[in-house]
Amino acid sequence: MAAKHGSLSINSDNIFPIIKKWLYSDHDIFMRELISNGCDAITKLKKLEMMGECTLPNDYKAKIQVLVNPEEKTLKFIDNGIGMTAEEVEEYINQIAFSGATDFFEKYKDKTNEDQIIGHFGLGFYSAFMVADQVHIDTLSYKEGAAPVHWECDGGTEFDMEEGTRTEVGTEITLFINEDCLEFCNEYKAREIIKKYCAFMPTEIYLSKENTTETQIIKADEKLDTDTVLEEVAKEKEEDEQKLKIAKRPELLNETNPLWARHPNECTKEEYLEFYRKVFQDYKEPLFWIHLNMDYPFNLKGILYFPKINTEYESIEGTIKLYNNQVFIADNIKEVIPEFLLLLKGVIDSPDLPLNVSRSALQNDGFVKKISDYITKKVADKLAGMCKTEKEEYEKYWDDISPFIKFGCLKDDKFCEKMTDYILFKDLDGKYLTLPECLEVNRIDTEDAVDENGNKVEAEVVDEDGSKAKTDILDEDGNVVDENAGEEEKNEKVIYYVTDEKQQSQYINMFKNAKMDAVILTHNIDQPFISQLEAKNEGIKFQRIDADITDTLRAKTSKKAEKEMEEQAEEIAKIMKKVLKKDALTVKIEKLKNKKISSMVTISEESRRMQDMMKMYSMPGMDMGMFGKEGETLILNASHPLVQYVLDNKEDDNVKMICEQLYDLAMIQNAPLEPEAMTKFIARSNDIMMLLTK
Ligand SMILES: Nc1ncnc2c1ncn2[C@@H]1O[C@H](COP(=O)(O)OP(=O)(O)OP(=O)(O)O)[C@@H](O)[C@H]1O
Repeated sequence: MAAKHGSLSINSDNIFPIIKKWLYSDHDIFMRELISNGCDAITKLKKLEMMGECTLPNDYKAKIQVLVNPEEKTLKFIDNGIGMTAEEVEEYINQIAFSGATDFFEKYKDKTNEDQIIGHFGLGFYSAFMVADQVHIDTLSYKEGAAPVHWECDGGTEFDMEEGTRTEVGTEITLFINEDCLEFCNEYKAREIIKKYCAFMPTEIYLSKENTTETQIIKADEKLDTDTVLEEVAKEKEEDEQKLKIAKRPELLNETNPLWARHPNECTKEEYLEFYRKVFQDYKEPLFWIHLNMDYPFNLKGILYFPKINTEYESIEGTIKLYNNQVFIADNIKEVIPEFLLLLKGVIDSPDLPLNVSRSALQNDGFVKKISDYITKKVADKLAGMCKTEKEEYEKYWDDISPFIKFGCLKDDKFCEKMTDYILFKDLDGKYLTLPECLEVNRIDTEDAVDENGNKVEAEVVDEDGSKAKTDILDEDGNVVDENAGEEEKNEKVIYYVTDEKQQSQYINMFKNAKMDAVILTHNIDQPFISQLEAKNEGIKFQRIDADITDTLRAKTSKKAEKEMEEQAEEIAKIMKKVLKKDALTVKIEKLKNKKISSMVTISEESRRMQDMMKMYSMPGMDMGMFGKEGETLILNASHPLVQYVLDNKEDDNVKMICEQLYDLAMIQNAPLEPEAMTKFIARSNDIMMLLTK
């Protein structure tokens, strides 16, 4: 076969149904397309005037009118833009996928740029056929001597064109709505769609019902030139204001200069709040907002609001509306808005977005990722800036914004890196600390420790014979080994935390008495968040306040006493296991500074986290008992007389009761008792009180 070069041809009979049926996902998009065509036509006319290519009448007021006519089943879109000559209709309308925008820029490329023009694919007009059986165009070009054009097409691939009757420069598109889509002729439906897509388009859009007899009453001095006065309203009293009955005014549906398009310095707090209420229908005030405004390396403007989240359980799904040249594209487009920012509410407008032809989705390319990274960076910068310069405000918002920030840190490494120093932790006194401050906080001087009565605790360590305890140990070469050195180093990096202030109050009291601090982490997101912090910051460890007995809570003992305690622990463990019938129970004896505590439990951090995780992923109906209570240790306070009593009177009749009560008391400080245990505990407590009466 001979080599051949040629151009592909498209059969319009086949391609047209594709455009009508499948190009646009939602039928209502035709309104956006036709209104944005009108908008473009007006923008072009204004640009031409600025270039001195045409003059507009002094009273020229750009507008797009949408007229619904349910009786005649029509919908009209009228603009006073650039209009089209017969040649232009031939070129841009009769040829599918030919956009006038490209030609316009080609022609005036030295004098103007592409900004503000919405269309560029040359397909939007045909979306009208998704809802209309027939479409008419009546247009008159701004060009001197241009003749009006009438064009019509019934949705097939043939059209008719002839000289029209339009006398004003601009274009009128009439849609004869098909029987399945009559809802679009309804005024309310039309309003809803226009408000959805066109609420911020740069040209005024008016909606009215064609041939309506509806009227409205206005004050005489509020009459506009465009009003049609039907009659003067008769006054009831001489002093009454003069009023007029006029034909119902078309309703302005959009805001042409949205807040995000203005410079942040020009916007007031009230305007930001008003905008938020209007756009998101949320009457709870947002906490604060970020106004994004950038021209380079891409054009992007927007406002992101941090909503107030009332409860942990409230859905905190936000809405970020994406616009392209003030034309609504879609909500929450994941490619542009980082997932964690979808908790916010806001608007983003970027004329540089790489839209697909239906203008309802994005072409996913590297550029989109850059936009997304930029937004993340701006949010982190704003938060860091607030933390540095408006710390008080930042602290005030912290509880509300912290789940969002922590979620962001979990989802986005760069955000996490930028935010790590600006994460706050609330301590036991309600003070907010940064991570480095938390790490500092527990390096306390034990001299300052107090006992449960607030008295300073003895720093001098004596053994039970009253002699000063010798705590030095020697290594094999006879040198004194500082046995706490390694541990102190480790302790410096432990951050203690509380997950339930009420339930863990006993431990909190012990901490407070020992002048130790802990941070409060009650949100669900805190567990994964601290695990991530630990993974990213080697040497930092988070430990729940009930996970272990720290050295600071222990009274100092001599080596000899320690040895003795070990023996006692063995003994008492035997008694406890027997009485409680719990063979696997781990029992420890500790000499606690707080002499009023007889018993308590600790649950090792690792085991607890593991159990929490298993619970989280457990299937409904799964028996959690199978995970057991691993990591749980019963701590008995050697300084408490009850513990001593058990040791000294193993055979006593009351020992069983004391042991059971000690165990329950320990458990109850950590978590609510199981129903059966609770019943026994109450009965036993009553029995114990009865003993007092004897
Ligand atoms: N109301 C109008 N006034 C003047 N010219 C118009 C009007 N509507 C359409 N046109 C011309 O017809 C061309 C094709 O319109 P169409 O809506 O199909 O595509 P587009 O707006 O260029 O691109 P897109 O598919 O991205 O919307 C436009 O570029 C414009 O030149």
